[in-house]
Amino acid sequence: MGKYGLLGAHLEYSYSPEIHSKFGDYQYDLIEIPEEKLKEVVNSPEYDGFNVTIPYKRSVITLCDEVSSEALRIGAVNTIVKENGLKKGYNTDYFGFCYMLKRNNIELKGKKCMVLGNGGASAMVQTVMRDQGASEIVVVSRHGEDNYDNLDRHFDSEIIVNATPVGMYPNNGVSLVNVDDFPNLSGAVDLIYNPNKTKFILDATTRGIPACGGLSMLVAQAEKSSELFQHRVIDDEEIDAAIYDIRSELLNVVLIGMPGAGKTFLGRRIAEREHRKFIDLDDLIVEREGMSIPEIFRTKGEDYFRNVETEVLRETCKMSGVVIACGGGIVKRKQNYNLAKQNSRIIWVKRDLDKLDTEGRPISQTKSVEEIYEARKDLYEAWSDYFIDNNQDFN
Ligand SMILES: Nc1ncnc2c1ncn2[C@@H]1O[C@H](COP(=O)(O)OP(=O)(O)OP(=O)(O)O)[C@@H](O)[C@H]1O
Ligand SMILES: O=C(O)C1=C[C@@H](O)[C@@H](O)[C@H](O)C1
Ligand SMILES: [Mg+2]
Repeated sequence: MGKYGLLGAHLEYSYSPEIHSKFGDYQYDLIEIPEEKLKEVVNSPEYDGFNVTIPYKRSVITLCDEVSSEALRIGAVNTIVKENGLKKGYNTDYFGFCYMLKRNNIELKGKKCMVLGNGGASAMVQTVMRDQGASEIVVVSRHGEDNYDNLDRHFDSEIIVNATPVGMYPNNGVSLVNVDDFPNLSGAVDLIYNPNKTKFILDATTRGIPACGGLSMLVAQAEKSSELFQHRVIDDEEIDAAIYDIRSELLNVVLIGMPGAGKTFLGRRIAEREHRKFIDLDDLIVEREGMSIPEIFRTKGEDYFRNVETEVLRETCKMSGVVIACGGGIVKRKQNYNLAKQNSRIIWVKRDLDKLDTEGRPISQTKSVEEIYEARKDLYEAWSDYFIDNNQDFN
């Protein structure tokens, strides 16, 4: 069994206990401690090993009896295993990053690679870039020789890795680079896993460039640590299953579809069944504006309503693991797509047009449901990852 834990200064947002529970039946604690306590805890016989995170990855090196070659080259340890009285240090972020590249078919060999940021995560990324034979490595940082004011010197970069927190929750929706400036870009990688897709990753995806966010790296580094803890080999299928499970737990479920199709109705049921929080965008709008939806349409017009809807969507979709029922017209604004997509699986609720409830729905009062459906069906199709047939009547 064994007893393990994560050492760090602020751990309230760590997913590590949950991820490790997928790989083995051992205790995994969050050990939030100040620097002065580090040595005492690392040496305590209570624990058989650790993960280490910010800000201790560098300082624990001196507490290890042996340090692996990748951890030495990076200058950081994120895993410690106690064996025969010796503390052995490794850097499994290195393996997690390699796994993420492989899983997304992103090759660095012979490529001009750019890494954004020059902190600890950047050091790991640079080591992998060197080891995998990048032809050139450019490190961009705010105060470095290569910085955000002279990015044009490297518009020929083929791979970009974001190793900064820019774009991370709660500051979603910003990116340090404009992917359109990089005509040779063949891979975009973000170490950020919340949101699941940062603006950088969404922009690259829109351009058809292979792109991936950091969740697979987070899970794969945990898997490699778990192998070291348990002395067992975990195969790729098990890692992929864990990535899928963790992603499913973290992603929101966003319901779209025709007015009156049952988004609110089904959303509540899904949330109840999966023990998730349920949020109805229309309810939030009513609360924010202090009047009903038909009243907003009547007194302020549709444009005003759509602006409020986009703002409410922007805030709501930053959340993780919740069920969100949208209004039927959410697909009318193109910009809403990336807001919804950054952290969600989008589900189209389908119900036969003759069964749709039109009461209290301003758009359905002015146009026939057939007309509305014709105008929107391609959008519902394009936005959604899945659909649910909601033609079975529940009481
Ligand atoms: N499968 C179902 N069985 C029985 N009643 C249903 C079913 N689906 C929806 N309804 C009923 O149809 C009505 C419309 O559903 P709901 O309010 O969930 O639609 P909506 O998609 O959220 O609409 P809007 O776009 O206006 O937000 C509600 O009265 C709901 O109870
Ligand atoms: O936030 C977390 O739980 C972690 C983040 C990374 O530093 C990892 O290296 C560490 O193992 C766990
Ligand atoms: Mg609704």
